[in-house]
Amino acid sequence: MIFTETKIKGAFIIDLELQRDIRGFFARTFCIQEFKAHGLKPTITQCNLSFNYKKGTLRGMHYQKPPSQETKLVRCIQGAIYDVIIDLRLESPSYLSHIGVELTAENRLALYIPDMCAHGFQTLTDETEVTYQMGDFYAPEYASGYRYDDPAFGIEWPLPISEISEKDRAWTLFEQKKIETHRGV
Ligand SMILES: Cc1cn([C@H]2C[C@H](O)[C@@H](COP(=O)(O)OP(=O)(O)O[C@H]3O[C@@H](C)C(=O)[C@@H](O)[C@H]3O)O2)c(=O)[nH]c1=O
Repeated sequence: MIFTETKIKGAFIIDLELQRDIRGFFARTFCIQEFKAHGLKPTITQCNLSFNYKKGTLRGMHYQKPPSQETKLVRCIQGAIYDVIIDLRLESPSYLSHIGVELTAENRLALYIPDMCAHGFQTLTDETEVTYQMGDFYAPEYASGYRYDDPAFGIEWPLPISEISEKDRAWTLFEQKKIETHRGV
């Protein structure tokens, strides 16, 4: 695997190293040793699959508060997504900045997301399938989120929103949460 750190500290784009032959190719998609060698947490507690009917569907921006340690390794296995993370770690040099990465079935890239980063994606094709490995269990009591269009982050999504859950439309704005919690998370 080829690990490239993004401008969000500790978030990596992971490319495959294809071993090609006449049958096709073989590629490693996860390896505890390689993850550790690059400083990534290798824990996997849960693996999820997300299927989306329509192009333009948006899910996010989600994170789990401590003590949850929810790293994610996201990969699109059918269609294409625009995958976005926001750094919510107060002590991080990239605090409150975000990145967007196109993950497609064709480019086979994965995005490793450190814990305390909000995550979301928009589908760029119909019938998009996304798989992700989680570093901690789903814990609704620690689950939280921000709105995809929160002006505090200014994320530019590639398409108009075609589908979004009621929950994701209704997250509290960052500025409001900051007043309520003194740190915005
Ligand atoms: C995330 C999750 C949801 N659920 C349930 C809750 C609900 O009934 C149903 C759908 O949940 P949601 O609407 O939260 O699903 P969704 O909006 O797809 O949530 C996901 O979004 C992306 C962007 C992420 O980063 C993920 O970590 C996760 O938060 O599945 C679980 O049982 N286990 C899980 O791990």
